[in-house]
Amino acid sequence: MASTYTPSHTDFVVEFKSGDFASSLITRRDFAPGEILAFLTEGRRSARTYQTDNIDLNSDFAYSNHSCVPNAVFDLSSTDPAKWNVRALTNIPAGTPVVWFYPSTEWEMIQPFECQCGTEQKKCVGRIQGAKALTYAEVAGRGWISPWIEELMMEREKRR
Ligand SMILES: C[S@@+](CC[C@H](N)C(=O)[O-])C[C@H]1O[C@@H](n2cnc3c(N)ncnc32)[C@H](O)[C@@H]1O
Repeated sequence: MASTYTPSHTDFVVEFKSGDFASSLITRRDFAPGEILAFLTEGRRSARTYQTDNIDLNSDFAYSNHSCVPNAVFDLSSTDPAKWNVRALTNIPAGTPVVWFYPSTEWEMIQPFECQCGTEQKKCVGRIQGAKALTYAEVAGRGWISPWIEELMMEREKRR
């Protein structure tokens, strides 16, 4: 696959690794906090349900991994899909994997996994299965929460 690979975005390259889901998306230049990495022109929200709203991507951004200490956010909050973007949350030096906190957009994930983000145990939430399995603080404390996730969390708080 890698031999015929052409990056979808000039500022990023996929680092292909053998093994299931072991690849990652790497920056080719520095990004400052708040800077737009890319607009998600190839992205769309899944038509499944509001609660299991997943992002489907048809670009190298599909290779961006989850981290419990993210350096980017996936912002699909606008009612105008043309404004959906990936933004830097922190400084992201060239040569760094783009990582974001999956539960910030995902309520209940179809394919949960054990997190290997490598951050200290207190910061890593362990099993990544969506915001439904986490507290509000565990999600909001990562620097970005999608409005529909915030709404679902508030509804859950009211029911308690
Ligand atoms: C959208 S893909 C990301 C790209 C993926 N690494 C690949 O090689 O295709 C999401 C999948 O990557 C893996 N993944 C992403 N972040 C991870 C993490 N922090 N720890 C373990 N696996 C992760 C999981 O298997 C997850 O279902």
